[in-house]
Amino acid sequence: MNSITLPRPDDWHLHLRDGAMLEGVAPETARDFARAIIMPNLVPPVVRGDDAAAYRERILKALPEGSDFEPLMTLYLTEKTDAEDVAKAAASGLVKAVKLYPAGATTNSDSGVRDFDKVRGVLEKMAEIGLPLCVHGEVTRPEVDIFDREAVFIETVLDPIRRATPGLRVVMEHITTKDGVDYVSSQGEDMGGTITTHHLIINRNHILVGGIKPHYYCLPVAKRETHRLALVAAATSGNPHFFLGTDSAPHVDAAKESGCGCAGCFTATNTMPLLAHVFEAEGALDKLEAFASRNGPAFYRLPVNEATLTLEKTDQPNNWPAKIETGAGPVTLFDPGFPVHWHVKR
Ligand SMILES: NC(=O)N[C@@H](CC(=O)O)C(=O)O
Ligand SMILES: [Zn+2]
Ligand SMILES: [Zn+2]
Repeated sequence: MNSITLPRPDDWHLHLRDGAMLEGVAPETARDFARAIIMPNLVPPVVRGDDAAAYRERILKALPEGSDFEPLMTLYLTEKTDAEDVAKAAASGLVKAVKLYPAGATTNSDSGVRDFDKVRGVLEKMAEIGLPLCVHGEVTRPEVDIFDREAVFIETVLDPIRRATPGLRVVMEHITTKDGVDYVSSQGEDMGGTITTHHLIINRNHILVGGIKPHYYCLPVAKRETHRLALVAAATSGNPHFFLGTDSAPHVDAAKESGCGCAGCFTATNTMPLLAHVFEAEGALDKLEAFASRNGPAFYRLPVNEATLTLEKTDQPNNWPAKIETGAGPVTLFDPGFPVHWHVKR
């Protein structure tokens, strides 16, 4: 098969940032995707409904003329989040999920949750109204090895939260382990899992062997190959629990290529051809539609996009730019390390 047409895909986990970076990266996502769940980890974070409404306006302004890209807004859960404010923002249609960051887990997560008892009221309200909770699934206790943080989170935080809050709809985001795949797929339809583009392609050797590669460093950090294979199997299975969340997370090169480099891979520009490559290699091109276009809307109870996107395979590989230039500075594009012959038809 040299061509495949899908309902226009959505990205269920995306960082667009703000200001000059937002202006630089928003068009990269809007080119291929119809909608995206927009992460709220700005500085300061998007906490209240009013913050989300203002951020949404800034995103719309950053889009190319005529774009119909739709940002789906989220709120950053803090220990002070007001359940009524969340309910109001959800009822108006503005907010589609609330995001839980364990304090200190990742980029700009200092306002995240330390004491889960303090957010119980908000979680109960969310269960009542059916508003999904998106979780960055890593514990942050210093004694837990960074490669074990996801598995420990499932056992000590995620599963207890779900048991304590029946009916809460949860997305475990950017899963990176077989433990994550097994947990999500063993649960009912109130549990979803997003998988990124880069975790389908790299394992931890790519980050560390032959010299440290800052542009492959993200959180949760890529794990060993057995885990990557479990993610590929889950993504290409068609299983409705799993859908695309690129976690495209731009940082300027100066912030990544540093003595203390930021976490995040930038994949907004080349995700769809990369996915076509990965799915074709598994003999599962026919499952790309479920992963990128259908399972996410089904979980979020939104319609599948009516517009379509066509991918074509040609002899000529892509020659993506190494970097995109933004007003904030250059941002290096994720490099899969192999030629990719799939292209989005324009
Ligand atoms: N994924 C990352 O490595 N980084 C994200 C934060 C996140 O999603 O955890 C970012 O905001 O830079
Ligand atoms: Zn995260
Ligand atoms: Zn993220």
